[in-house]
Amino acid sequence: MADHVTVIESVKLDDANDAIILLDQTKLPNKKEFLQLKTVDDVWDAIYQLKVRGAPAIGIAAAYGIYIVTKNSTASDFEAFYQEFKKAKEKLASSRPTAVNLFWALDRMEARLMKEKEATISEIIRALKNEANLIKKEDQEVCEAIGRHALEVLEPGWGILTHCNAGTIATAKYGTALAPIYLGEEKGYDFKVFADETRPLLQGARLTAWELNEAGVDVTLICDNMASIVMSQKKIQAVLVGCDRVAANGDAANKIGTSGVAILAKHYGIPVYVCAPMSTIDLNTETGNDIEIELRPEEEIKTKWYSESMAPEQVKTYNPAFDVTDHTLITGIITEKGIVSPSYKENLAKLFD
Ligand SMILES: CSC[C@H]1O[C@H](OP(=O)(O)O)[C@H](O)[C@@H]1O
Repeated sequence: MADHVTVIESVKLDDANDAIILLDQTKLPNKKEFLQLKTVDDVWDAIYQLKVRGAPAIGIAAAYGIYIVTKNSTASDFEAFYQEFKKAKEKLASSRPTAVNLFWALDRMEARLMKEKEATISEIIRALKNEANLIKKEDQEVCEAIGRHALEVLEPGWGILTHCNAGTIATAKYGTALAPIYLGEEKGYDFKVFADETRPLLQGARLTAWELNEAGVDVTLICDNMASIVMSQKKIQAVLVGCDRVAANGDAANKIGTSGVAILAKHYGIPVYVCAPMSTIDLNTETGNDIEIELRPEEEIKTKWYSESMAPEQVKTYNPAFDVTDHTLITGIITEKGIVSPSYKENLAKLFD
């Protein structure tokens, strides 16, 4: 697949040093800095501060995190090891509430642990490492599959609007919403991508515009309030976004502002595709109303990303990190198993048959 993209591994295991090596996404696009994380607090902080971000990348970081913090356990029996494991899992699970991949990956690690209940502690630790590596490897394959399926509904030369960053560094490989862009590059689709800057943390400006530009993709950075005009001027033929949690009825939680983009797209008759790994579909959450929306610190709105304050210190702010796009606004949910219409709730459940 896409040889046009330099895939930077945003999360990798440094087993020899009992550490995770993490691309610090808060430093992009100006600096490509890597962090070495060794403790559960280090990993928690990296997830909370969005040094690692993007649902799949968060899950991979949590999986490796729980491995590195338990690999040197001196527990003499399973129960003692399990207590250490559970403590680390609870800590990591408290970092961010919306992206289901965090909990999905941690639950997968626990399921593997329980499968190895009768093994020796060293065998259990080896199994946890293998499970974390498998989670990462599977996500690489998922990105490629989503890219292929997405191209089934996109035409060469189309204008594609995307919001936030669902690219290489948010996943283990090509991204989700950006996977078809990279695959399309390789196949000469010549997409024209319009990237919303995505306030307040500017993942679109700092990350999407950066990675697509690096890959030689035709990308135009726009302010969030310009989505309507580019749609009205017929520059956009499809909207492609990632997601952090898709409820059983197809409602999708994604970066704040996505639902507004979907409402605009509906007005202009433009299809909206949510690119969703199966690991981001949560059948245990009935509807979007049941998805916990993370509220983040006010300084992210006022000052965090600017050298000067962007608003009077005393002004109140409200900083929900995500919003929910109603399934009625979504044309299709593109998964590694194919594209489903969210109009029938059973469609998503059938993917898991
Ligand atoms: C491939 S998942 C990308 C998804 O995650 C982002 O949220 P955050 O930057 O807060 O981790 C955003 O919602 C993206 O669509």
